[in-house]
Amino acid sequence: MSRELSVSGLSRRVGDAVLLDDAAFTVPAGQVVALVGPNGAGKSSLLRAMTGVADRGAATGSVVLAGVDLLGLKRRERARRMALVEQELRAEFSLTVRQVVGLGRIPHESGWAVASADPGLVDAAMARAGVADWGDRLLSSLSGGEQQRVQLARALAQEPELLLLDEPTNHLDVRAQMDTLGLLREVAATGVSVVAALHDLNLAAAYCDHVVVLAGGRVRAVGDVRRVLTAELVEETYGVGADVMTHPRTGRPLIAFSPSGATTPRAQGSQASSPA
Ligand SMILES: Nc1ncnc2c1ncn2[C@@H]1O[C@H](COP(=O)(O)OP(=O)(O)OP(=O)(O)O)[C@@H](O)[C@H]1O
Repeated sequence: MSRELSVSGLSRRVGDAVLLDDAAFTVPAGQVVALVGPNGAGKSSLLRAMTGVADRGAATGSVVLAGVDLLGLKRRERARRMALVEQELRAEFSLTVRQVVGLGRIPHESGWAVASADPGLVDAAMARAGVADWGDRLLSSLSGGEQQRVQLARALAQEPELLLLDEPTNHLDVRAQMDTLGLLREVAATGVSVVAALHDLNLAAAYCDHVVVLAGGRVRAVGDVRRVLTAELVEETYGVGADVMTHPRTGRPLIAFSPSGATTPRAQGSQASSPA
């Protein structure tokens, strides 16, 4: 069976506006894949379209993971297999952290018996996301970054095969960003496919092996971060100058930004190949 995540034919339109235009890409399954692109590029639209519930109408396109089209499954079965951690925190402020994490078990429980959610799985998810000490606190009493970690714990409790995250690091300090990406790599190492929208290209380069670049609602490049994240791609996609060097310890791309047109001559070891 193919160990790939293959997305095809995903579009999203609102009125005459095309938010996402026939998005398609194939990446290895069981990895952390970075989804990058400027504000308004369509990253959130793509993640929501991948869940199949982005629009009022029926799901279009396909999201094939290890040979199974997840969009072809019944909604409940699909919910068991994929989780989406969105940017906006939901209105669950009156629940405790443990209750919020327990919500991740809903697709696996009969009816809405959240109270019966397997406490072992909930505790394990809380421990992995580093929120175990906050179980009895109200979600509303936590900071934005802390709430983000709770949402990640909830997604882990769901035990998905495909984990989608919309800017999971945007409220986090640098240590917490690294912890989160490190955790996502650990999750992927257990066979889960992870797709995370990220704004920080250096974070993407450091922790992700593959990257999908979106701009103007279209997929512009896909592939290994070492091949795709070039100075030319950064300049074309974001309109800023960039020098892409090789990190001396990791061998991964290391990007230094500069105002457009101010790119210096390529540093030794920089990458100059074109994106796919
Ligand atoms: N309901 C809507 N109606 C019209 N346009 C919309 C709607 N939702 C989103 N858009 C537009 O679609 C485009 C893509 O939005 P989307 O949120 O997917 O981008 P994004 O890449 O996630 O952006 P960001 O990095 O700012 O979060 C944007 O130009 C946005 O203004």
